[in-house]
Amino acid sequence: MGQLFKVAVLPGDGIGPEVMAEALKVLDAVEKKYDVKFERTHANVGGAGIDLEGRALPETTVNICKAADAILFGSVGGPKWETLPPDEQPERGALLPLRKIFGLYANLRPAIIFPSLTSASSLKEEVIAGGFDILVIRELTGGIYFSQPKGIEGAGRDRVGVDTMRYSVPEIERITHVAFQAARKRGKKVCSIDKANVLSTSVLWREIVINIAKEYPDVELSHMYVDNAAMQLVKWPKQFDVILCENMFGDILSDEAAMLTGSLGMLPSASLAEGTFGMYEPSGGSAPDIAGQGIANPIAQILSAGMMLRYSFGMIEAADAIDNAVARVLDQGYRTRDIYQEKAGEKLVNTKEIGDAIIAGL
Ligand SMILES: NC(=O)c1ccc[n+]([C@@H]2O[C@H](COP(=O)([O-])OP(=O)(O)OC[C@H]3O[C@@H](n4cnc5c(N)ncnc54)[C@H](O)[C@@H]3O)[C@@H](O)[C@H]2O)c1
Ligand SMILES: CC(C)[C@H](C(=O)O)[C@@H](O)C(=O)O
Ligand SMILES: [Mg+2]
Repeated sequence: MGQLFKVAVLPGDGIGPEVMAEALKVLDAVEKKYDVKFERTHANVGGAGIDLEGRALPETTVNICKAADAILFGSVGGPKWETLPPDEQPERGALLPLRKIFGLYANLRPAIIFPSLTSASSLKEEVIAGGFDILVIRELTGGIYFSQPKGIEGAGRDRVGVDTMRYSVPEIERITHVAFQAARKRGKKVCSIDKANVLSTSVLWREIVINIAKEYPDVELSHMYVDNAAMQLVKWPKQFDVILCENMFGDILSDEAAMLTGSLGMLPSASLAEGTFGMYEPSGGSAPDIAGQGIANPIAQILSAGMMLRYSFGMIEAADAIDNAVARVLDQGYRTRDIYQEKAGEKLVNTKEIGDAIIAGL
C-alpha cells in the first residue's frame, strides 16, 4: 500500500460542484496510475454552508479541514446570499476566514498561455507569440483585507466606510522569500508591485523587498507601481516572470493575467501555509451566469488539484502528468465555451466531456 493523503473537499457554490466533480475524477485516475490513495471528506462551505448548516463556514467544515493534509476548494458566493450581512456572506464569512485560520499567506497564481490557445487571449497574436509564463505571488492574509479598524461607522448620511491597510516587516519578509525562491526555480526575475509614491505600506514593502533581495544575488529585482503594472501586463506580458504583490493588488492583477491566457476558467491557484499544508482553488469565482448548465471550464480546478499534488504531497511526476494532459487536450482542439473561437479543428465540449478527455490523456 502506497501513501495516503487526506483531502478536505469543499465544492461550494455555483459552478464549484460542477468543476470539482471533474477534478475528483482526475484524482481517481491518479490513484489508479500511481501508488497513492486520496482519502476525501466532503464538507459544506459558502452558500452551501449557509443553506445546509446555517453558516458559511460551519465548525464541522473547519474540523474536517484541520484533519486533512490539504483543502481542495471550488468557489463560493452568488446573488442568493448577497443581501446577508457582509460578514455572514460566503466570501467574508468563509473564504477569508479559511485563509486566516490556516495561515495561508502565500497565494501562487500561475498564468501560462498554452500554445494552442494563443488566439483565445484578448491580446493580439504578435504580442503573445511564443507564449508567456507568469507567476503572480500574492500576499493573502494581510493588507486591506484583514487590517483593523474596518467597518461602517456612524449613522445615516454621516456614515463612514473604513478599511485599513497594514503590513508588518515579518509579513513582507516571508512573502518576499516565497517570491525569490520561486523565481530561482524559473526565470530568475522578481517584479515587486507597489504604490510607493502614495502608500506608506508600499514604502515599507519596497524597503524590505530590497533588503531580502540581497540574499538572492542570482535573481534580478525590479519595482513597478501597480497602475503601471496593470498597463504593462496588457502591453508586453512577456517581460514578467514572478510578480510579487500585496493582497489587493495581487487580487486585481491575477484576474488580469488570467484573462491574458484566454479565460479565468484556466487559472489555478495554491494558497500555502508554512510547511506543506495548502488550499487549492481556481482563481475565478462561482460564475453564477453559467452555473447549472454544465458548460463551465474545469481546467482551473483540475490544475489546482495538480498544484495540490505538487506543493502539498510532493507528487511532482503526477502533477506534471496532469499539466501535460491538459495541454494535450487543448492541442487536440477540445474547448469549453469560454475558450471556443469557432476555428477549424476546435471541438466545442461541455464540462464533463473535457474532463473525460483530460483523464483519457493521463
Ligand atoms: N474563490 C472564490 O470563491 C471566488 C473568487 C472570485 C469571485 N467569487 C464570487 O463569485 C461570484 C461571482 O463573481 P464574479 O462574477 O465577479 O466572478 P467570476 O469569476 O465568478 O466570473 C467572472 C466571469 O468569468 C467567467 N468564468 C469564471 N470561471 C469560469 C469557468 N471556470 N469557466 C467558464 N467561465 C468562467 C464567468 O462566467 C463570468 O463571466 C461572486 O459572489 C464573487 O464574490 C468567489
Ligand atoms: C471572493 C473574494 C473574496 C476573493 C478575493 O478577493 O481574494 C477572490 O476574488 C479571489 O481572488 O480569490
Ligand atoms: Mg479575485
